[in-house]
Amino acid sequence: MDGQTLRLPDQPREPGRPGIVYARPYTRIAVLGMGSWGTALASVAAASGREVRLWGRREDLAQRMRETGRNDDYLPDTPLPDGIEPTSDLAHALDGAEAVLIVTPSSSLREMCGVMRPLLPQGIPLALCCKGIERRTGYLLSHAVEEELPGHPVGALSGPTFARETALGHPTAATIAFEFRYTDRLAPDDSPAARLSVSMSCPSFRPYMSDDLVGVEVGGAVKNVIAIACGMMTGAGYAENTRAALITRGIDEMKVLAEALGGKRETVTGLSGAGDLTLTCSSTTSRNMSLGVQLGEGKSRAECFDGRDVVVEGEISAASVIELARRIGVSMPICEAVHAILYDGADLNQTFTDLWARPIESEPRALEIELAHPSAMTES
Ligand SMILES: NC(=O)C1=CN([C@@H]2O[C@H](COP(=O)(O)OP(=O)(O)OC[C@H]3O[C@@H](n4cnc5c(N)ncnc54)[C@H](OP(=O)(O)O)[C@@H]3O)[C@@H](O)[C@H]2O)C=CC1
Ligand SMILES: O=C(CO)COP(=O)(O)O
Repeated sequence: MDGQTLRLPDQPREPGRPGIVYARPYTRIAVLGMGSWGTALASVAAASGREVRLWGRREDLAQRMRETGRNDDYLPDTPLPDGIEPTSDLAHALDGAEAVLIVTPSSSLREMCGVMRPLLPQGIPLALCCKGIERRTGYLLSHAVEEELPGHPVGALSGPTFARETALGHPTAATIAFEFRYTDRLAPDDSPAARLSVSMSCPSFRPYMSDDLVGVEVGGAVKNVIAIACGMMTGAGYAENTRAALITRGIDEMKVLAEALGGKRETVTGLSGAGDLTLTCSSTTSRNMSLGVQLGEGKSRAECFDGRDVVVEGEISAASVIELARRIGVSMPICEAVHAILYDGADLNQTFTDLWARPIESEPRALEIELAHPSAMTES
């Protein structure tokens, strides 16, 4: 058992006290995506004792990684631990894998599913490590994968986890979520959430289990949009009060969307929601925050990141979240503001002025009344 233990609530040793049961770690894990987060997660899995095959689409990078023991393109200052085999051969990466981490950008998810389909061993769990909501359908990413790859338990690994810090071994925690339907016919210690949690558990990486996949996915998608908002306001010269307000009201937007989709409000207060939001909205290490800062400073999208094509999931999520929220009748004013600036060419300062001048609401959103903002009264 590798001495790894899990506390699971449904095997009480004494009333009110959770029992400790053992979960079997997976022997071999495939990590798909040789970018910064895929490489960091492969390092965690290897440090946790797994045999890891790390797949990327470029053989030249895979070969350099095998030769140098580093991913020079994405994480040049973090040596790979033993136990990782970089490969560009997807069939080889998936051969013998007991679990798969999908760490390519959300926009390429269906394409990835298509190439994986003929190669996947039956029924093995798939954990999504990308963050977003699908643009065309408004689906949670797990729903898109379930549609493409039926018969596989689909979950997510998400939390406040900058790739470089994780790979450098800074203490990091994340949530691993699979829906209860994947666990209710199994002994608790055989559930994918339990097995993946022990499989990814090492001194610097601490997973927490969840059965609220919806709540976890909503948190991961929405936090990137709120981070763009925080960046925009920071870049435009607003101060810390404003950022704290956006973070807190951003949590509220996550809560209502999660609940409307069948998730739990309390999940949003956890690592994958408030935790990731706090991290992403606090530092320009975040690409989403950084994009917002640059736009707030007046740069065009093309000038941001010096014209490099950088993965900024919140840019797509700003559209997909708002399309979904409008369709199901959920109000998400901060996400609406980001959407208006990114997609409708709205003026940034005016949009944020308008955000602050909306009718006055209650906190939390329990009361069904709004007060007209004084600025609206003087206008009329
Ligand atoms: N970086 C981080 O700190 C964290 C990132 N994430 C999430 O992880 C996901 C991946 O981001 P991240 O690793 O940071 O991004 P990176 O830009 O670091 O890497 C992206 C990787 O995806 C590959 N890729 C891009 N398009 C395709 C495609 N169509 N088919 C196959 N592979 C493709 C790239 O390959 P190539 O090099 O050949 O272009 C590259 O290996 C995102 O959803 C992000 O939100 C989550 C938590 C932390
Ligand atoms: O999701 C992340 C940290 O948890 C990474 O954030 P960015 O994609 O904004 O860099």
